[in-house]
This record gives sequence, C-alpha cells and structure tokens, in this order.
Amino acid sequence: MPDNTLEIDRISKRYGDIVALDSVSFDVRPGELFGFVGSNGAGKTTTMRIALGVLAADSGEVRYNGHPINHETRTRIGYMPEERGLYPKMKVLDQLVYLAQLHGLSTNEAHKSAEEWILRLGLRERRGDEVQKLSLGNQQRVQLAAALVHHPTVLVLDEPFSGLDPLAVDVMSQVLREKAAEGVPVVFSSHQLDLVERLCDRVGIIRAGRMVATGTVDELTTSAATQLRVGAPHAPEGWAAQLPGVRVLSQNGSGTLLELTPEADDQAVLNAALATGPVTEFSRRRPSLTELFRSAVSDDTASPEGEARA
Ligand SMILES: Nc1ncnc2c1ncn2[C@@H]1O[C@H](COP(=O)(O)OP(=O)(O)OP(=O)(O)O)[C@@H](O)[C@H]1O
Repeated sequence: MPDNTLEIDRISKRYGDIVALDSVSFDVRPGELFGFVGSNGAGKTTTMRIALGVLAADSGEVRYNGHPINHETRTRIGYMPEERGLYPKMKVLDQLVYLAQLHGLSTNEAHKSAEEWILRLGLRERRGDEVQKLSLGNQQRVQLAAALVHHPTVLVLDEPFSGLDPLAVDVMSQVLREKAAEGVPVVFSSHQLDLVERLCDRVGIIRAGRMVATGTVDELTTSAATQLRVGAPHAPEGWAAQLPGVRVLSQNGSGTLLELTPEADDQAVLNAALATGPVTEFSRRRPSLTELFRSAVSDDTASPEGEARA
C-alpha cells in the first residue's frame, strides 16, 4: 500500500514472559487522523516506539510508503514520546533549532521553522527560557514543536493531549487537523475518548496487546449493539427481561434503557411495552465511543483484529 500510508503489519513484541503485542495491524492513511486507544498497559506506547523504529519488534513489519521503515524514513517522522524527550537545561529556541538541524534542515531553515512553531504554539515569551523552567503544559507545547519543526511527513504522537489546558487542547487539535489536511498520516494515542471521537477519522482499539476494533467512529457505533430507550410509565420492573436478544441496562421512573443484539426484534419490544400501557418514548440511540470502548475492552468474546466491530 504505497502513497505515504503508514502500515503496522502484524507486529508482535514480548518483554520476557509478558506478551506486550500480539500480531497488531492497522494502517494510517495520508490525510487521516487515526486515534489509537486502549487501557493502561494495552500496548500503545510499545506500538508507537516500534513504528518509529526506536524499539525492535519480535516479528511483523512497519512500512511507510510501501517500504520498511529505515534510517531515512525515520528522519521524516515527527514523534512525540510519552516520556517526553527534551533537554531540560537547553533554551526553547536553541533546542528546536538543534532538533531541526539534527533532522537535516539547514541553519537558516531550522531557525525559520523553530520561530514559526514558537509563535504558532504561543511560546514567544518563553523562547529564551530553559525547558526545565516551563510549566508542564508549556513543556508539552515545546514537545509538539519538536515533533513538527523538521517538516515531518508522518506524525506519531504518544498522548499529546495529556495535561494540556483547554486552550492548548484547541491549538493541538487545530495543528493536527492542519497536518492531516496537508496529507500527513497522523496517529496519536489518547485516553480522552470524547476528543478522539470528535477529532479522528478512524480509531483503533487495542486490548491486552491485540487490536479488537478498527474503523471510523460511525462504522464502530453502527456495528455495535443498538440501545433503545423506551418510555413506558406503567411497565412493571423486568417487563423486558425475557424478550429474546434484549438486555435491560437500566430501568428507572418512566424510562427503560435496553441493549438489542442485531437479531432482536424491536417491534416485539414495542408490542411488549404497549401491553403494559401507554408508550411515551421509543428511540434508538447509538453508543458513544466511550461506551463502545468500555464494552470492547471488557468483552471477553471480543475477536482480535475485527474490522469495524467492538
Ligand atoms: N521495558 C519494558 N519491560 C517490561 N515490560 C514492559 C516494558 N515496557 C512495557 N512493558 C509492558 O508491556 C505492556 C504494554 O505497555 P505499553 O507501555 O505499551 O502500554 P500503553 O498502552 O502505552 O499503556 P499506558 O496507557 O499506561 O501508557 C504492559 O504490560 C507493560 O507493563
């Protein structure tokens, strides 16, 4: 798959007895924002470090533009490591210029790009400060600038939003959208699922080292079990419990929230509700990414590498 796609192809990694990754595969296409989500310890950082080439996989391959990642392609990746990787005693501008030059930019280009990102990320007042004297949020802005300063053609960002204030979240979101619009494949991990849902074109959910779902948020929520809210004020408790393919999620006051498998008959549910008296509400509701995530990471039957399922 050429055309600047980043391909993670069946990568596996063990740390001693711990299986950190078990045949993880997904693609990040040019111009796409891909959200990589999973619980603590699920394998996100390990995957991203392997994608960048700072950690070797036991098996599998990472390709960019159809070729295995090598030294040359590595310099074209903008990477934001989870553990952050700035020199604490170096000044912001000096640091960015140094990193840009390290990735092959000339002194002039490096200065120009560093100044541009300093302005863009609201760091003008801080450009002469040592990184260690900045607040954590500002250090993170510098870290983003460091990932972008050499004009990367791929972006791999490990939890770029953690610890940012709402304004910085907006700036970061805007920058990532712009990079994607320029045709850069962008993958980032995050625990902020509302943000991922809002921002990402596609999402991958990893659970205990295995991909359990990949797809657009729409695809994932459409293929998930449907939720149905039924307003039946006179319905006795447990009125829907025996209906085939139906699970009662909650019942209180006048409302019952049901989860329906694809085989369940919603008209049978409606008839059962009408048999109890008037029905004041009967509405389908798609689960949010957060709900989908909870069910994907807690569902023991989740099949690995399912496309558009959770
Ligand atoms: N250097 C290491 N040595 C041993 N085990 C490791 C090492 N690095 C990671 N692991 C283990 O590999 C698994 C995957 O860890 P990883 O850091 O990739 O998860 P993660 O999804 O990024 O988690 P988090 O959301 O907490 O950052 C975990 O069980 C972790 O304990």
